[in-house]
Amino acid sequence: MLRFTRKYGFKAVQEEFSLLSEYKLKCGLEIHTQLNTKNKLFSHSTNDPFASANVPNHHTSFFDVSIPGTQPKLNLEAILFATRLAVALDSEVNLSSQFDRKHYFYGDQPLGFQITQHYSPFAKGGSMELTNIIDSIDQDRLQIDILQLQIEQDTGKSVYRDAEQMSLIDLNRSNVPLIEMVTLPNFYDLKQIRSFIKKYQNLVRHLGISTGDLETGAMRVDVNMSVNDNCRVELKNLPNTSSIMSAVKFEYERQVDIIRHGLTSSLLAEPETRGWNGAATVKLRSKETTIDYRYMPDAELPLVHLSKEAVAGVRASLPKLPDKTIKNLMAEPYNLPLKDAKILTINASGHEQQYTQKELLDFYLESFKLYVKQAGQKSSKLLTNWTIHELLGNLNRLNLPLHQAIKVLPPHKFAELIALIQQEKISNASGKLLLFHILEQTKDSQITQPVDLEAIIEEFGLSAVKSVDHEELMRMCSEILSSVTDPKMLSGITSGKKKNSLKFLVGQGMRLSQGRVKPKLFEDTFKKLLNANW
Ligand SMILES: Nc1ncnc2c1ncn2[C@@H]1O[C@H](COP(=O)(O)OP(=O)(O)OP(=O)(O)O)[C@@H](O)[C@H]1O
Ligand SMILES: [Mg+2]
Ligand SMILES: [Mg+2]
Repeated sequence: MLRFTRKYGFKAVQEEFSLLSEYKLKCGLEIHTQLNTKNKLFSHSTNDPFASANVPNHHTSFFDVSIPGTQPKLNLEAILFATRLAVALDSEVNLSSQFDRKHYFYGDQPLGFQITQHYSPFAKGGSMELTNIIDSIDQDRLQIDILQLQIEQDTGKSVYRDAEQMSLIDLNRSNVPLIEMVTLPNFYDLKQIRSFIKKYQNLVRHLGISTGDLETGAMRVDVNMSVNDNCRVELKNLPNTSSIMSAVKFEYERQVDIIRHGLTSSLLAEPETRGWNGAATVKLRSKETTIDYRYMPDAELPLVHLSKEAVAGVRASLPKLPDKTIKNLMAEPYNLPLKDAKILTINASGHEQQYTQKELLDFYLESFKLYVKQAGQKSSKLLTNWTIHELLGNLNRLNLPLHQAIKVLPPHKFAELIALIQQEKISNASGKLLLFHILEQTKDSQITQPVDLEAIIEEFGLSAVKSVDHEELMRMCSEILSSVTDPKMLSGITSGKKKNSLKFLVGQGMRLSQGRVKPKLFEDTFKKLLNANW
């Protein structure tokens, strides 16, 4: 076995990987997602496995630590969250699902079994579609079918202290609700896997049922893979997207090598589970042969009965799904490019401090509506650019939450600000100053009233010099020209040999006018004054 692992070091896998047409890859995913319900799945403990990571066994009740005689009590919020996910994936919710015990012995599972759904899972079927346009897969579209969704409890965590030959157990995670989503083996290249994970992650965030983070373990992806329909190997313990991708590449090359050497009957004879050590996949155990889980219905939990009406109610309350929103934003009246539509729709993590995706999208849609009323639809690109670049840029720079900014700059004020820029009542540069000023003030004070834009524009003298206000413009230009000490520069501009020097003069003008005048106006005036006819 070492032969294979030695041969494919981490680097080689990263740099030289390609799928070979005569060795067909087939993959299916099992994704475990922790639900962010208030309480745990079968107890009233707070469901907060991350916040108190430094205080082991804090979020536990007698049931979570498996004191004999304690009994599970189902948390209905977990059922609601699971229903949201099932409906969003077009899965068929099982109107009477059942909990079963999966037996195995491990320190972080003191009950001796995990409560899961084996015989009659929560939902079956459903699908998620990947497309070239939205998800950047190589194919036009690919449907990933879903086998089932099951609800189960998470286990505790073992912490190994090798030096002291000790393993510690933290049961904060014990009994946190999980949904295991199992796909059919529909994937046949790496981009499809990566895109699916991203999309699924975005979906659970969008539905508000999980943080979806791989880094914290809130989402855990197991990859099942086979080559040319040989035995499947399951890859587990893959902490982030890059390990998932590296592990799949490594494992593909390992399996191809086994097939090439004619060793399938000894090395790919039975399903096995492998882990990832950062450089190679390593065998954890062979499947099925060693573990008999002795599944049996949990006698302490009744069947979960749901009415059709309850499921229909959840369906009706579902927010519009991200793909649909992206499509809407790319069509009339918004006409956004894909990149912008994604920024307003996709929950990439990292901006939780500033806004939720819904807050941002709602803000944009409302501002759009009000802006179009004032400035017309033709120039709506300006509003989009200001939302995505200026507004988000400032929120990020100031570490200011959108909901706080909205108090001072609600959609109608933001729309008004952008309309003022569009109508050239203030210059672009003044608009930037103004926006930054408003947001900065918001951060440091208790102001909760919408801003009075006209008053600030007046106070700071930001009104744009109008094109007709010739006199002031001429005065500024003459002042700048008279301060130029190099006459060659001016003659160079006149003759067109030193066109770039004109930019220098315009820059001086922008400084003198504190950005209130559009550069183009300066450009035209200087050219006129210098008799430059190019
Ligand atoms: N030939 C195959 N090649 C690759 N993947 C496969 C193949 N056959 C099945 N799979 C995938 O293997 C996974 C099986 O997951 P499932 O949860 O049903 O069973 P399991 O892995 O045996 O159970 P456990 O939940 O204990 O890991 C699915 O994602 C499925 O798509
Ligand atoms: Mg499974
Ligand atoms: Mg599995």
